[in-house]
Amino acid sequence: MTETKSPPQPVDERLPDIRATLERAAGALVCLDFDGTLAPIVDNPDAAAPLEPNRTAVVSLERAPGITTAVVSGRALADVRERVDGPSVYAGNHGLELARNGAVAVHPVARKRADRIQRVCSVLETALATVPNCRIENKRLTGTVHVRSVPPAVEPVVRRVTREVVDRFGGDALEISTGKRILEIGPDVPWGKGNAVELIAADEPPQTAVVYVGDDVTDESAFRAVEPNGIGIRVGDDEPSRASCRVESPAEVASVLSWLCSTGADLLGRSGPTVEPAADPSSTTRG
Ligand SMILES: O=P(O)(O)OC[C@H]1O[C@H](O[C@H]2O[C@H](CO)[C@@H](O)[C@H](O)[C@H]2O)[C@H](O)[C@@H](O)[C@@H]1O
Repeated sequence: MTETKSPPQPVDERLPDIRATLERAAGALVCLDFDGTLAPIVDNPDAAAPLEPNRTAVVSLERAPGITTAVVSGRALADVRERVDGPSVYAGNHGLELARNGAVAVHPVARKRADRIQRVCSVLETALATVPNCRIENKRLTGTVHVRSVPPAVEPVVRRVTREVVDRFGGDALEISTGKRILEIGPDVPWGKGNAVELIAADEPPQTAVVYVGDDVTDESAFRAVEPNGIGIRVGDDEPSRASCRVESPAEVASVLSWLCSTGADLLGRSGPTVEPAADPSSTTRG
């Protein structure tokens, strides 16, 4: 299927549409990616932390009447839960694990293939041990090879070795995808952040406006899930995206969250529920 993407517009230019969407909505679900969205990108993934204004905005948003918040991350669920407080819903491992309503659901195929991920991560840790600054992040259901700080001359070797190890121990069961200066190793299943966002949204009342904010390739499936009825906001430049809006940086994400918390919350439901006009049985259309 051909992907229809176009350059997202600065969020300020889309404010009239965003206001109209919220006015028509009974409530809002605000889904947030973590790295590159709430937290700036840093060399060491262990050191990533949300900007303070984002940290406080997430807590305030969850408390705002009519608004539910969710964090939808490529990190392991337990990891991202420790890094950001407040939301009532968390998705980890790009949606393969989902914590909501007091329970954690894990994609059944991902659960079955977790042993292979352990094996691949452990073999890669040994095979790439001598590569400076090459980190292997074992996230149980997926694994990440970080090349951000690897010397450029060695990076092709890291990519080749990763491919060979995944082919050998993963076969057709695992696949490699990309992200920001990472190789993501996961189960070869048609499941992503967009599927998780659809599940989370299904728990919300009808006519809830869904907002998704993210910065990376795996966020595109979530933008596709929310647009055009909801609001997709890409963090970064104006590279073509499924999101219709964009902000430049995690610092600008804080402004959007704070606007949603105040003005956005006030706008919810202003124009009342949308009712489809009943069909007029006396009218006929001739083609
Ligand atoms: O979906 P996300 O929450 O954005 O997670 C995507 C990946 O984010 C992390 O890696 C990225 O951020 C690191 C820290 O800033 C950076 O060093 C790395 O280059 C980025 O790709 C995380 O470590 C991965 O597990 C996530 O899959």
